[in-house]
Amino acid sequence: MTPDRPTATPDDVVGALRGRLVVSCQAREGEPLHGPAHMTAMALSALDGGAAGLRLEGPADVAAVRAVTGVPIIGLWKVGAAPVYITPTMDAVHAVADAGADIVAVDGTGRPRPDGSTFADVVRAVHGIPGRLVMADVATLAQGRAAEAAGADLVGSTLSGYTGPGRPPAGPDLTLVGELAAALSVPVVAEGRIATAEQAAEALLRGATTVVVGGAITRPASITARFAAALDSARTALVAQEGAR
Ligand SMILES: CC(=O)N[C@H](C=O)[C@@H](O)[C@H](O)[C@H](O)COP(=O)(O)O
Repeated sequence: MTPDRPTATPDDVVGALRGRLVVSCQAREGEPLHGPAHMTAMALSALDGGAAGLRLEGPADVAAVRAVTGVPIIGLWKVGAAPVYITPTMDAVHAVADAGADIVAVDGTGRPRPDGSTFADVVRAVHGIPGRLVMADVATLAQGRAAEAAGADLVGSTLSGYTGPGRPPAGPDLTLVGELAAALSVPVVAEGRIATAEQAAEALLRGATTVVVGGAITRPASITARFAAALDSARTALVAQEGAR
């Protein structure tokens, strides 16, 4: 915990995020921006732009950013190659909490966790630390209901499109966001493939308590790729026009 925010309660944390933007700053190993120094710079840039909270991956990044800001942090740790990879073990849960995350995000799909722990075990452990909350990353409405019943403090649409065969669809699942918001009592987090400011605003209008945007803000390589692909298409169109003359 940073000294400037020693008494943040769960209500403070959710209150600070209500109606506001959370920016997810994540870079995988091997990417140029991987590592706590780059992710801290990215997080501070997001805060300069008006983000109210941050979503960070790995205890090292959580601890580095915790040291420089008191805003709410959603922490997770992607570990292993099993289907459940978002904070998949109790060790990972404790590491993320110990690093200073206010909200520990974990897979909330109900699929088997690699260490045999249950979602209820996670809730018990996190609630044992004063002021800490659990966010369930789910893919469906049924999973959201089950996570709430098992004690999740927040439920996010994070994993929609990522648990079945094939590639995820292009856009965000705002239908699921609306369904979760209508059915659950706990705050709903809209997350996953939100690519425009308009989609972020729409998520709020559909009942999300807060909106997490990642790659559209913090992944320069994929942002660049979209522009480069658009120019590739334009070049192809120009060549076709010239060929038709
Ligand atoms: C599915 C999964 O593992 N999602 C991860 C969860 O932390 C991150 O890779 C995403 O970047 C994050 O959810 C934000 O989403 P987007 O980058 O689409 O705005």
